[in-house]
Amino acid sequence: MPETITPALRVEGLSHDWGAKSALANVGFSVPAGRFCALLGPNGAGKSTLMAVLTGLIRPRPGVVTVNGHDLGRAPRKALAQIGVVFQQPTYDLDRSVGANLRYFAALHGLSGRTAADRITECLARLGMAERIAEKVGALNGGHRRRMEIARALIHRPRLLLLDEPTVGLDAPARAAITAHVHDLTRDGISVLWATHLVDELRETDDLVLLHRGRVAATGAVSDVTAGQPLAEWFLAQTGAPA
Ligand SMILES: Nc1ncnc2c1ncn2[C@@H]1O[C@H](COP(=O)(O)OP(=O)(O)OP(=O)(O)O)[C@@H](O)[C@H]1O
Repeated sequence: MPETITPALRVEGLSHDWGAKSALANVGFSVPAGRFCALLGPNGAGKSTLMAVLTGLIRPRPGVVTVNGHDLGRAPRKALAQIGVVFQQPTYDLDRSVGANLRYFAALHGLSGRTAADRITECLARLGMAERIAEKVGALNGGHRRRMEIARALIHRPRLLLLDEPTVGLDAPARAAITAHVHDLTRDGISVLWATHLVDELRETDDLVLLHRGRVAATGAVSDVTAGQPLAEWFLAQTGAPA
C-alpha cells in the first residue's frame, strides 16, 4: 500500500482540559487504513476523553481530527458517517431480541426492509452471532452482548471502528473471542482503534499508541516500539502501571 494513502484516522495537536485538569496534551497519531491500532494506557491516561473527541461528543479545540480525510470539526456529518462506535458503557434493550436491537440502529442509519435485514445478517455473521438473531439480549451472556454491540456498530459499513475498553468485565475466553473477531475485521479493510489497558489484547503485528498522563508516550508497530521486550514489561517500565 502506498505511503500517501489517506489514513483512516489522523489526530493532530489535540488537547482537552477538564476544568483545571489537563486530560489530553498535544496528542497526535494516525491509524492507516485496514490496521488494528491499540490505544494503550493505564487508568486515567485520557483514553475515554480521546474517544469522546473522536466521536464528536467533545469538540477538538485546539486540535484537528480527520476521518478518511474528512475534518471532524468542519464536516462532522461526513466524518461521523465513517465511524462505528462501541462505548465503554453498554447500550441495548434487554427486553428485545438481537435482531430488533439491530433493526433499530439500522433505521437510525436510514436502512429498512430487505437492505436492513441483509446488513444485520452480514454484521452478525462477522461476529459469529448469526444464530442468535432471535434471542432476547437479556438472555445472552456478557460476551455475546458485547459482540452484538460490535455487530451493531458495523451496520452502516463504517471504515473506522472505535472501541473503548470493550472487554471490561468479561472473562478470559470471551475477551479472547472478541479480540480475535475484531482483529479479523481488518482483513476487509476496516480500521480499528481499540482502547485498553490490557496488553494481552495486542498482537505483535498491531500498531500501538501509548497514552500516558494525556500525552502520546510512544507510537508505532508493537514489535518496533517494544524492541523485543515483553509487552507487559515494557508497559510497566513506561507507565509504572502493571498490565
Ligand atoms: N467528565 C469529566 N470531568 C472531569 N474530569 C474528567 C472527566 N472525565 C475524565 N476526567 C479526568 O480526565 C483524566 C483522564 O480520564 P479518562 O477517563 O479520559 O482516562 P482513561 O484512560 O479512559 O481512564 P479509565 O481507564 O479509568 O477510563 C482523569 O484524570 C479523569 O479523572
